[in-house]
Formats: sequence, structure tokens, C-alpha cells
Amino acid sequence: MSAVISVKDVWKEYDDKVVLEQISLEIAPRAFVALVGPSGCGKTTFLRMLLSEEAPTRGAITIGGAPLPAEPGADRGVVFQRYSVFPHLTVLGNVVLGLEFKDAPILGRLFGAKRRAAEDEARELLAAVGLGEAENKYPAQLSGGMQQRLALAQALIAKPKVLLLDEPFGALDPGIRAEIHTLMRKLWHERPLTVVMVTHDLSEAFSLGTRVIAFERRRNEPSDGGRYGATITRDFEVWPKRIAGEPRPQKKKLMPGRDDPAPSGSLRDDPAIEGAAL
Ligand SMILES: Nc1ncnc2c1ncn2[C@@H]1O[C@H](COP(=O)(O)OP(=O)(O)OP(=O)(O)O)[C@@H](O)[C@H]1O
Repeated sequence: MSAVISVKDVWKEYDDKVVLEQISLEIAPRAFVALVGPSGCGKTTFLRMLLSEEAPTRGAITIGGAPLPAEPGADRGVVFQRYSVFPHLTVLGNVVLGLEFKDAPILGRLFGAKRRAAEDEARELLAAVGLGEAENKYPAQLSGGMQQRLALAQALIAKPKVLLLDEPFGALDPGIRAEIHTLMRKLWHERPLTVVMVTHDLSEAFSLGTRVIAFERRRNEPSDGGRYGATITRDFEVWPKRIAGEPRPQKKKLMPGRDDPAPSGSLRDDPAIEGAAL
């Protein structure tokens, strides 16, 4: 199956500072890619390139075989750790807005029957994310977990092919985070979505991701003066699980010779992938 997202030898530099170098990556349809790495290694920058908020300095990114559009669009939804939703709009208004951006990009408003249809669709999605009772509330009246449920609904209403998540659950308490993980898994199972999620949490990465990718700098000395960017140093297939009796696939070691600590954290709690090859 051809990749949804194809990244070919991408570099990103700001002035003379190299942030990312030689990033090549093929992401299969329906993959849930978790992107991990030390703070400042360029994870968000990479996500912003997938969103078309930043352009690569060198290299090419294609989506569905075509060059990435120059502007963010309805084909790619995004949720950030905070501030993904509009505080002055109700819960329902925030989700309808996702459709308005898609269907009325110039006016940014839908009217009459189209608006009513958009509201019905938004209500259905709000029910699916557990916010069926909250449509008239404003974001400030919601807990952090509810706000992120709303942000997911807002991102998903336009039926994006690709969902980009930048530490979407990083600010939530552990209990709330576990609940929203369950929701995230459900949303991803039910929709034809390819997900790329940046996270600091390895256990979250291996619990949700079908594939976990690590970015790291090859060299990171102050004296290097920003001449080395981060690149992909680990690429773990978490799922589909290995079929009993088949040889364990080799881990892709992109930087042989380095220390290679096993990742901590549990695998997805889906029994179907118990025993996934790490
Ligand atoms: N617009 C910009 N101009 C100059 N430098 C930038 C710009 N955006 C990001 N950077 C630099 O790129 C580097 C990578 O930043 P980025 O936010 O992508 O890292 P990150 O891995 O997401 O970090 P964190 O995990 O802390 O969120 C940082 O050194 C940052 O200062």
C-alpha cells in the first residue's frame, strides 16, 4: 500500500542553525505514529512542516502522492497541548467552525439549512467524544480533559485524512489521560485516519502508537554551533503483532554502535497486539 505521507531527505534550518537533517520517512495509511525525542530536537517543527505552517529548507514532503499543499487545509487536522479551541465560541460553535473552515473558506460562515446540517453533524461528533451534554458551554467552563475532547471533535469534523497531535494529552492528569487515550483509540479505530502524534511520554507512545519514531541529534555539543540537526535514530514497529512462529523482525537500528536502551512503558493495552515485536 502506498504511503499517505512521504518525507524525502528533509532538512530544516533557521539561519545557520540546523534543526532537522536527513529526515526520510514513509507513513502507511492508518498508521498511528508516535514521535518522541529530547526537548528541542525539532518534533514540533516536523509536525508544523506536515501542517504546511513551515516549509522544509531542503527535501520534499508528499501527502497522498501529491506535494504538500502550501497552506494548512481540511485534509490535515491538528490538536495542540493547549489553545486549539476558540474561547469566545460555545462547544457547538467550535465544532461547527471546523466545518465552516472547510465548506465556506471565504466567508467562514454557514447559513440556513447548511448550518443546521452542520450543527447536527457537530452534535453527533460531540456525543461520540462524550460532550453531548455540553454543547452550550464555553471552553473556560470545561475541564482540561473536556477541552481536549472538544479540540479532537473540532479537528475531526472536517474528516481529515491525517490528524496531527502535538502533545495533546501532556497537560492532563493521569486518570483523565487514561480516559482520553481510550477515546483516542476508539476515534482512530472508527475512522480512516492516519495519525502523527508528538509526545514526551514513552508509555503513551507505545500504548497508542502502531509505530514509534525517535528524533535525536547525532552530535549535540555547544561548540558545534547548531551545525547538526536531529534525525531519525529509532523506528519501532509496535503493530501489527508478530504472527506466532514467525521470526522476530529486526529492530531498525539507524545508528548502529549507539547505546540501545529498550524503551520503557507498556505496549498498547489492546490484547490483539500482545507480544508485539520491539
Ligand atoms: N521559527 C523559528 N525560528 C528559529 N528557531 C526556531 C523556530 N522554531 C523552532 N526553532 C528552534 O528549533 C528547535 C526545535 O524546536 P521544536 O519546538 O521543534 O522542538 P521540540 O522537539 O518540539 O521541543 P519540545 O519537546 O521542547 O516541545 C529549537 O531550538 C527552537 O528554538
